Amino acid sequence: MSDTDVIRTHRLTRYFGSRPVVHDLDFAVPRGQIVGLLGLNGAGKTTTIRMLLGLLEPTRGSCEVLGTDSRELTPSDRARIGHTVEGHFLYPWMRVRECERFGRETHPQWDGGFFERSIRRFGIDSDAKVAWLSRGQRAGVSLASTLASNPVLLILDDPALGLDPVSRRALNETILEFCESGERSVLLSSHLLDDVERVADRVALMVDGMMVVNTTIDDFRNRIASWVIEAPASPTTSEALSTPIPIPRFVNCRPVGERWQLTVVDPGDDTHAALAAIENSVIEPVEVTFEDAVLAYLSRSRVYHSFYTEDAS
Ligand SMILES: Nc1ncnc2c1ncn2[C@@H]1O[C@H](COP(=O)(O)OP(=O)(O)OP(=O)(O)O)[C@@H](O)[C@H]1O
Repeated sequence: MSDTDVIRTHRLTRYFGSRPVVHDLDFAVPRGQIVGLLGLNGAGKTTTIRMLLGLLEPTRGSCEVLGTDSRELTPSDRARIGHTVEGHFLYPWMRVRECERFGRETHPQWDGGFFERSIRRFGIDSDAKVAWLSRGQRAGVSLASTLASNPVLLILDDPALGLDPVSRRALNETILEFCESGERSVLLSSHLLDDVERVADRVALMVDGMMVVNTTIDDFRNRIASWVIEAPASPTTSEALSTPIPIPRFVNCRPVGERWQLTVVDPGDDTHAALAAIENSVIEPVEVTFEDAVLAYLSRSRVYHSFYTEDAS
């Protein structure tokens, strides 16, 4: 990890009762980067974000945001962090343009142009009253207000929830414009793999409270490989392929119709030797998309191989 990280966690752990919901998390968000935080429902993303924002105490370990321990963030630190965890409060009786004026009067670094452009992308009429807006439109005004206050770090927890496809595109474009200068950073928790692939530089993937992938999107895509294996159907074949098989850096093997799709990280000579040892089978490499790579990790309850880049672990 480097001095330019805007978020750093050190063995961050949180229990609820006797259950570890976030477990020994070590990860970082480098300055100027957009990091997509992925994981199934209940993986621990919101709990992690709440600890980062100082809204929840870690049971063990620690986290720093903008160089300060999250438990000690001052109001001026908080003014530099935009987040949607508790939503940007909007007065229902205000018109959208009054929200803009209110933001300008209450935030010294307010960027009115950014607010206007974001609202336009979401197709929101600035004469409309907040109370008249749909849930998705309110989310658009809330996001525009959070970003126009000019934070250096943005933490978004599932911001696309309930947005239609046009608003989702507006959200992505707004995030990308926000990061255009290369100085601002975003931690974006999401279930939308396409959107994360489109906007993020890095992917951080949580399974059962643990970080199992933490690298750049390109590195992740390039280092995962898959093969389709056609083997005679028999109880022993399915048992052999569906339980951890002795293939180095094995991630997952799942049935696809009558065949099996096997996924590994960093294939090498040892992988090919292990594949060749599967008897009576036809084995073909298949192209792996970002979505395939993520699903290979998410579709197993147990993770056999964690994936970190050296600098981020
Ligand atoms: N206050 C709490 N008390 C007890 N358990 C909790 C509490 N908050 C969260 N949990 C549990 O911790 C686990 C992780 O929850 P969390 O909200 O962090 O998951 P998530 O990855 O954000 O999920 P989602 O994608 O559904 O938003 C869940 O099993 C949840 O039920």
